[in-house]
Amino acid sequence: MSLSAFHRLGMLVMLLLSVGLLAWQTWGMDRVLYIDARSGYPISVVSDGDGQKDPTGYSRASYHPDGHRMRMNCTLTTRYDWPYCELDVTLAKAPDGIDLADYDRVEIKLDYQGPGRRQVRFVARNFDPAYSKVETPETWKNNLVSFTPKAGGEEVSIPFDLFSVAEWWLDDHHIPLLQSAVDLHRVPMISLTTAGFKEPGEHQISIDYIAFHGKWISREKLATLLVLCWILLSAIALIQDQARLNQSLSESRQREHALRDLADTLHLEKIQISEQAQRDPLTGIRNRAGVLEELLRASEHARHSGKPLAMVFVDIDHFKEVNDTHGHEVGDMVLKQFAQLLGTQIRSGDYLVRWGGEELVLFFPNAALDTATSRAERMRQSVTEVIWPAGMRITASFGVTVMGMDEQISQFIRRADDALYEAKRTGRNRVVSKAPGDSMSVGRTPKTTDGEDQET
Ligand SMILES: Nc1nc2c(ncn2[C@@H]2O[C@H](COP(=O)(O)OP(=O)(O)OP(=O)(O)O)[C@@H](O)[C@H]2O)c(=O)[nH]1
Repeated sequence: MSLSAFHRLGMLVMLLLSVGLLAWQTWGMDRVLYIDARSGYPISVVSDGDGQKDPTGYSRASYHPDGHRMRMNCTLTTRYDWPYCELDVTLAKAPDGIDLADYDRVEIKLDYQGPGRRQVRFVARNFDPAYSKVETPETWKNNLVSFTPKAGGEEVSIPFDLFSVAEWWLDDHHIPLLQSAVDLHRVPMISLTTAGFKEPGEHQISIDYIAFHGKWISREKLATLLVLCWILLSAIALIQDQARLNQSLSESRQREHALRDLADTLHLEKIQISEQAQRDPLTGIRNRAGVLEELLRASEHARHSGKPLAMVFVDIDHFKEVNDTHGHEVGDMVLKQFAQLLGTQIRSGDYLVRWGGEELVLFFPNAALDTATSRAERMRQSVTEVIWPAGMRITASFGVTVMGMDEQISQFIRRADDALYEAKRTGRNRVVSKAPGDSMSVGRTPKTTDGEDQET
């Protein structure tokens, strides 16, 4: 399953879960704490006469369970300033109590028989270690609500919002303002009391049940939980998206690297191929194609600057004999060594080119005819001084010229070639130079088959 499909499924599940939980919270999820005489909670009664040294004349309360009913009989007198009878239900031992804050209302079904207004007060006593003592229930906060039960014992539903804390209790116990709010988190005991009016006589309160109603999860908690889940889901989706983005970024970077590498390699190969195309594989010096552009540039420069450009045609004498006598391989070695020898004698800016066969050409930019001639002469001399492969002695002929003003490059080349031809014709192993305007030879004289020179 792809990641985005996984996200979509997660979102869908979360959406259904959110709607379902909200609907369930609204119409269900009910939680009830039901209390009656059979619930097993300890029940007791107390009145203003309890604790008096002589209870004569004070109010008296007695408890009479009747099936599931909790019945309190109360003889109320006016001896005590605030006469009361009270029925207490112990929910849990202090200091723990039970948490009623998760409920939102209390439902009480009771029947009140007696004189006067028959008002009752429901009290939820909350333990707070800040000001409560375990053994003194009076120090437990009096969260209370007073109401007049409906005639005929109908149930009364009281939202917790209507609860308040008795002013007299806050005063008596010096509770600071910040701790004075209703608090139902730890309730060890709830009470129903006749307090609040002073109608003497026989009173009877029969309680069918006291039921706390709430939701297993409050709307606020559920909303917070759902928001957190959505945040978590979104964060996971974002993180996974980012990871996927990073991965595709690094993949495209790798691809880009690979392509760049390939492009570099191809570029290198292109350079090598074009280099190879411009170089003579045997001697390693440039071939005609490799020097053409530079030669055109050099001739243009010479034409515009008026500086000389010299050319020297060089040809090994009787090279055919070398091949014939010592073999083609030795001939190759001689050619190679010959190119190296001339190469050591050129300067930067000069060109040495294998023009074809055993014929080499030199270009000397900025060299006048006499300079080029004397350099050619030194080269010719050096050829004769070297011991060549197989202990041979060889010579070479040189034809030198310079480019004339407004001269075609082809004329220039032809004159150098002509000078070489003349060097061959006039005995070989020599340098012949021709200035622009010198007469040209009629043509190359064919060699004799035995390689003898022919003078014309
Ligand atoms: N070994 C070898 N021989 C080559 C190469 N290129 C040309 N040659 C040989 O060079 C020889 C040139 O001979 P020719 O043009 O008759 O001239 P030559 O024998 O040098 O005599 P001259 O130039 O008249 O002094 C031929 O035998 C070609 O085969 C090469 O790359 N290697």
